[in-house]
Amino acid sequence: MSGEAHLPSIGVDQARELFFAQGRDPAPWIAPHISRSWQRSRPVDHHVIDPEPMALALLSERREQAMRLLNCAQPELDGLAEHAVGNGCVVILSDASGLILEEVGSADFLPKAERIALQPGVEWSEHNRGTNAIGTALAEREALMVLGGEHYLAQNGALGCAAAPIFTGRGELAGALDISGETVRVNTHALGLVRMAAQQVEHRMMLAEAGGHVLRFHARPALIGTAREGLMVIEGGRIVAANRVALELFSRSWDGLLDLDAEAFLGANWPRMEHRRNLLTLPGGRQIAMVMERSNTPDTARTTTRHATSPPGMTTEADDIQPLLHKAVRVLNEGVSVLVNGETGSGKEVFSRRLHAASRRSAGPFVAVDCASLPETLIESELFGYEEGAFTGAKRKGMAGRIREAHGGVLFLDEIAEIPLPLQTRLLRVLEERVVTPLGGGQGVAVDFDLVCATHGHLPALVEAGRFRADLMYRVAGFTVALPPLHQRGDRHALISRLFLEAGGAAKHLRLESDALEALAAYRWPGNVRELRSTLRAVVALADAGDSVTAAMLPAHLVGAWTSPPDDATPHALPHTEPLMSITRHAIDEALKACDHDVAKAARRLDVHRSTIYRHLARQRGKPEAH
Ligand SMILES: Nc1ncnc2c1ncn2[C@@H]1O[C@H](COP(=O)(O)OP(=O)(O)OP(=O)(O)O)[C@@H](O)[C@H]1O
Repeated sequence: MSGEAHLPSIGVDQARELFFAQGRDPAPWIAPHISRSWQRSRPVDHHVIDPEPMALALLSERREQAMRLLNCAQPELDGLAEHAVGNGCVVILSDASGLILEEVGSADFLPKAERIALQPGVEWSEHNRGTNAIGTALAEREALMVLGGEHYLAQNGALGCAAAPIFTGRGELAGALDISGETVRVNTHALGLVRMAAQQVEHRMMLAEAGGHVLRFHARPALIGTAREGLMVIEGGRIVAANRVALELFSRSWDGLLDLDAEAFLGANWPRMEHRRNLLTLPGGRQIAMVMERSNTPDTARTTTRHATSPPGMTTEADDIQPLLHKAVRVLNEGVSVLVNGETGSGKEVFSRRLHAASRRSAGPFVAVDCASLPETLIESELFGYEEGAFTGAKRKGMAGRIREAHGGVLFLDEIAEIPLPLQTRLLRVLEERVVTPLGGGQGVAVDFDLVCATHGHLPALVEAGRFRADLMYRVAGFTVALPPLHQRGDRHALISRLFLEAGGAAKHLRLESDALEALAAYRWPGNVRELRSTLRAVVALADAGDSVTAAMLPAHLVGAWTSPPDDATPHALPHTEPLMSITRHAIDEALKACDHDVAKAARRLDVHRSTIYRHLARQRGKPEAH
């Protein structure tokens, strides 16, 4: 009966006595999953004292490794925190080894030693602590409760815990979510909550990692796009991931489904199912609704961007950005459009992705359109789609358009100021009426999405200059988030330290010395986080494994900034700005030449956003730049 409530009774005390004192098999008296776990826990010394959390540096490394899980679980941790606080419980996220990565709520109900044992940095595997909800849920691969005396260690006898394992789309354990409190406070309701939350996290992780095609299906079409839908990912013609709902519907295990040929499984027509509702035939002949989409998660987003969360006492970027994110989620969830404003490279897209992940639309798609990188002539068809044969060069079948792809999710319009005026009128109409009519006529299609836009410019100034419609500005800027430039962020020391580890510092066992950290924190960073990341990558590449990175190992211009008098930011930035501008222009021209004027290639070569190159070209053509 793993996964079921087992009410503690005097039977548990008797079972403990028989098991520990007489070495008897406890199976007749306690739930099967507890009995199995006690047997597995025999090697654990049951007089073990409570452990201290591991060192923060080590914990940070383990959290880096579990970045995707932390990122995808954050909305659930936030949601469950309310339950935890109201019920005197804590909510815990562990990695696949049972190591606590995050704890929210208060463990005041416990004596000090156990309070410490429930903190991030302590491993609750069965191997370490015997039977406990986190370790046992991971070992049994099932959601379950462990109450009071069912815990292997006597000192955990006051605890009630409910935990659910979190799986990747390939059936590997990613971690566990747990609610712990006094035994009387943890019941089947808590078990239901962690089970549902784990399903949400799995769903988000699968979508975040998916490349190729994503198949979404459910017997009730209304549930497609929610965390209860079945998901399958197809890459290179093979099924590479599936969630547990999919396994149940197809009555298959991961082993029986993964790496199967998609054509053999779905029929030869599967590539043509894209963006249409189809019927999927289950084993046994039942047909259910299905939608197939091309994954819109770019490779970079699949490998980077962590939602910052901090071990107790450690400052991270969450301190500066988190409050902005909280506010933005609240307004977006009310259907108000959010405009993210900030200097180039300050993290507007990263912020918008986090906003989507934390919003009511998290189970739906995040569709990003970079208005600066599309030639003007293509923006219209890209956004609104077109009918079959709408114009010369159009794909024969027509295209739904990015706005329709965002149905049920978030549409992210990056560099919104770059949308040409005539299209601004059309976009405004779609935002007002929530109906898209494709180019070339045809039926209007109703769409439902939340809107997030970004710009590095100042929209009111553009409105005044007649380059942006005032009514569209009011529509897209229902709520404006101003992201601070990197040099003004109060949490930049923690951010730099984290990005240093992510840039390969952790893998090469490098240490960032405090003079280097101070120099990096003092620099003006005109290219913000993007520039910081590429600088750190270069610094890490030049260091030997195990090195201590000092200020002397940083590029000279950074150290110059630090040793100059620590005046106000703007004045000391000025000497760098002018020469840097001409160096930048020259570098872009050279990169374009070397890449045969392929903008995407040149952007990759310079590690800048394509919009930087388009802006540079616009400047060369004499087109005024947005400010
Ligand atoms: N919080 C963060 N953690 C890690 N990397 C980040 C963070 N914020 C930004 N970055 C990185 O910095 C770069 C720029 O981020 P992003 O594209 O979100 O900035 P932007 O403001 O949208 O830039 P642009 O104005 O050029 O469109 C990316 O490589 C991104 O991964």
